[in-house]
Amino acid sequence: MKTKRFQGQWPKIGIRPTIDGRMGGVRESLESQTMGMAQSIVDLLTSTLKYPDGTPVECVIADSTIGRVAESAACAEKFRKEGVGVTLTVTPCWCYGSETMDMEQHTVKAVWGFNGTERPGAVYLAAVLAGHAQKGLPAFGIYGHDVQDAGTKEIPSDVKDKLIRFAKGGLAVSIMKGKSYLSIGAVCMGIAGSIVNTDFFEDYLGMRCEGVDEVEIIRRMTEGIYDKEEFEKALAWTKANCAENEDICNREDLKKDRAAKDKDWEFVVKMALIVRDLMSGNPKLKEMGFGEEALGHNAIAAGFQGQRQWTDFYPNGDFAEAILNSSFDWTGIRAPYVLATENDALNGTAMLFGYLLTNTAQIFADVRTYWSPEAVERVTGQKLTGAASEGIIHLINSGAATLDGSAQQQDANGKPAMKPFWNISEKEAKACLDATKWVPANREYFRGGGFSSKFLTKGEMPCTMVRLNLIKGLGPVLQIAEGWTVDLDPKVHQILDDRTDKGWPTTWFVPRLTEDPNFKDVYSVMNNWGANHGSISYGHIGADIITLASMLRIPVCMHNVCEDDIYRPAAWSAFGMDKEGSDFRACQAYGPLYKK
Ligand SMILES: C[C@H](O)[C@@H](O)[C@@H](O)C(=O)CO
Ligand SMILES: [Mn+2]
Repeated sequence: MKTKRFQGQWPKIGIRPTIDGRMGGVRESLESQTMGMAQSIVDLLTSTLKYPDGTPVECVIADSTIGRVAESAACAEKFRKEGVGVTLTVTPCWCYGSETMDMEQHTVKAVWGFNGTERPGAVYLAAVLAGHAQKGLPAFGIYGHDVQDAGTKEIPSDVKDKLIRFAKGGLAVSIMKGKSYLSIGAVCMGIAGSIVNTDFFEDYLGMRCEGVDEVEIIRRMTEGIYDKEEFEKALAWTKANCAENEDICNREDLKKDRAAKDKDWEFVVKMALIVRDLMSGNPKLKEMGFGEEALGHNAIAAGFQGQRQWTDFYPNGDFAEAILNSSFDWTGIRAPYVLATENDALNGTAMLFGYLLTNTAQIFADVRTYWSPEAVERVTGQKLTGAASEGIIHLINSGAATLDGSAQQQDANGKPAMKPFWNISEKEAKACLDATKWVPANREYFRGGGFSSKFLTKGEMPCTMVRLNLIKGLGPVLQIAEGWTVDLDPKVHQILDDRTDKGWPTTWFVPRLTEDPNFKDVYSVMNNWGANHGSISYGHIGADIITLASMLRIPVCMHNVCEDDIYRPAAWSAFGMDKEGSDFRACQAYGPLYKK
């Protein structure tokens, strides 16, 4: 089903070419260089960045250069009409700070002051950033390292990096704004992350929280409120592509027979359709006479409670969660959905951040076990080697993780990867499905049955584990651990995997260690993780997450990103000399982006 998932258009990036307002020589001499810089930014961003549906990002340039306040106002008007969420002010010269700056409260802002010496673009940059700081409208500064010649069209690589990092974060902020987090069910087994905090979503993310009782799924099944033709297609596809594993978890008396398992398959496939329709709506339902259900909840992320009431009685949500979180299903290769297990909305938020920054599927996992080298040797008789030699973290949850997490896709060098859907080949999607087996659920946990996905993530895949926590008296904080998946000796893997929930997908993770006490060893990362879950994104995206967090005024309490890559609004440096302390102080001073 290739239907539009959200209301409205994608937010655009607005380019504001500012200029020295003195007509009669100065302004005229700068017009074409200034507009040229604006155009070069458009060329860079539209050729580099894509929206979640794979279309190139759209930029709009102000109708004229902006020299005086009337032109600022005209630009603001145009941007409002065009749906601009992110603004980039650009200039090679001196301009009048408070007259030309972007004064909209909720746009995400940056200023690139050209590093040339013929005209003082950098002086304007400093002046206008001072204005932004003084007025409480934080802006990112971009000042290239090396002096360029006036008239050059080229954007130096350090400036490119900042433009792209800024634009990615700004687009993520703008895309989530106005969308919903949908809870299907409520609090799961007392997990704090599933006590959904509407103030957080509204004030920090500009999102709204929707909730439906899980019984809505049963109503839609019972009353036939799903696309029957699609269901038949989905079931046939599932039978052909999702191989069932023998029942390895259940005692004899709990094993379901063939007929019961077949019924479970029908049930879980139907669930997947209905959960998706709840999130995004489905025009087919309108044709069937179900106008209300056809609308969906405009949900850019959702969570399914599952345990316990649902799973004690019905087949579990693992299939629906795993398949929706993946980049492919019976409709073909398509954008993944963001669906948190156990309705852990805070992990769902971390998934949403990772997804919007990368357009790739996110692994949802319990941060389950730290295995020290000593403990591994004790239970397996073997030493951990290579990248795993200093210990490993076992990431595993009931089989709800994206199947992309099997790491069967490849980057340009043939290394394991998870990619945006438009770069995934049929062969790669099939390889992910083939690497996954569906194990009849452990009925001591899931009395109602169902199927859990089981795969082993390939090693040597760079990834970033992220978690959002809410701290009373402080607010939201983020944790970020960049690292890699690792391969273990198959015998060692088998012994460790068999000791735990062997019917679930396993990712062996090793963080990059640093001087920081949180990252001095693998144990410390596990020991300092703030909750039971983490969201794992492909690639080393910690710096992008840090930039996004600063835009949302969410401080980062733990990360292993190199200091040179940290990019936050210019005013952050006014809050002290240590980057992490000043992040807390700045976020505190500005408060949430959408505070009421
Ligand atoms: C089946 C169990 O209840 C698991 O789902 C549980 O350990 C968790 O995943 C907790 O986050
Ligand atoms: Mn869990």
